[in-house]
Amino acid sequence: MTPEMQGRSDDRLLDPAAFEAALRRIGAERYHNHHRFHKKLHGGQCSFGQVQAWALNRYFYQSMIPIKDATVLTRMGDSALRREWRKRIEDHDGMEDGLGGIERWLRLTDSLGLSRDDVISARHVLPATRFAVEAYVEFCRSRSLLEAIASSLTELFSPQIISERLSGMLAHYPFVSRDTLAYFTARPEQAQRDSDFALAYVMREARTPQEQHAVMAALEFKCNVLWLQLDGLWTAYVEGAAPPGTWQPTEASTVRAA
Ligand SMILES: O=C(O)c1cc(C(=O)O)c2c(n1)C(=O)C(=O)c1cc(C(=O)O)[nH]c1-2
Repeated sequence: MTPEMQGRSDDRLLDPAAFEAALRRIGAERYHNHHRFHKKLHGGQCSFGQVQAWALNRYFYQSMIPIKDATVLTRMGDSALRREWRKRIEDHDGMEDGLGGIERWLRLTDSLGLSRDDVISARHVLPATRFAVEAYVEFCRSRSLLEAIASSLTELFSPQIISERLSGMLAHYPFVSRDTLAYFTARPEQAQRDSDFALAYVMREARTPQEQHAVMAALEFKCNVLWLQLDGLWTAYVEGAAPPGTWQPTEASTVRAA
């Protein structure tokens, strides 16, 4: 039993509507659409270098998602569950070379003048990005399957932010296009399918107040994973305190002339 399951053991079981409302409230209050870095990014106030920094760091998150999902898969004893979950890995890795979400993200970083070697090696990623993403993978490895699935529930809230991001970035930045942001065109439908599945799973499987609280705590944890990555970007590239060894922005003119 995890600390979350023990700590709130005197509470009552929520009925399905109240449980779902509690989960949606967590997203409404804590999802990363509220972060000031996203407001700046979507509102067109980021410099070219700040957009590069966001894309390079976010690649690390993207690249670890299939590893996280493969970790979750190893914990599923049921083949119907695995069949559903493995679609997540297929979406990111693609069914053949050159397809899939990771490749689409690399087309974005290519278009921003970042070298694939710099991006894929992750050697210039911020410590905040690395620690947050690794904590997410570790959470899914070490906590219960219920908590691991619950931690993906942030995707319930992603279709909205993705459409805001797509329209905001297209309206404000001449250096992106529908083509270079193609990752986001495919994503809302996949996120909807995945979060519908995860929500149905936790509604069915959280049968005690302790389990319901563990689900809520997993969603809060994941909101923190996303939030921390944006805190890191803000400190490094808005306040200008990028830690030694991390990526340094290039001038747009240098990149686009190259
Ligand atoms: O653009 C976004 O704001 C956003 C958010 C999230 C999320 O809420 O976790 C994911 C994604 N994108 C995404 O592209 C993605 O593949 C993804 C996988 C997962 C997950 O937890 O398994 N979250 C997200």
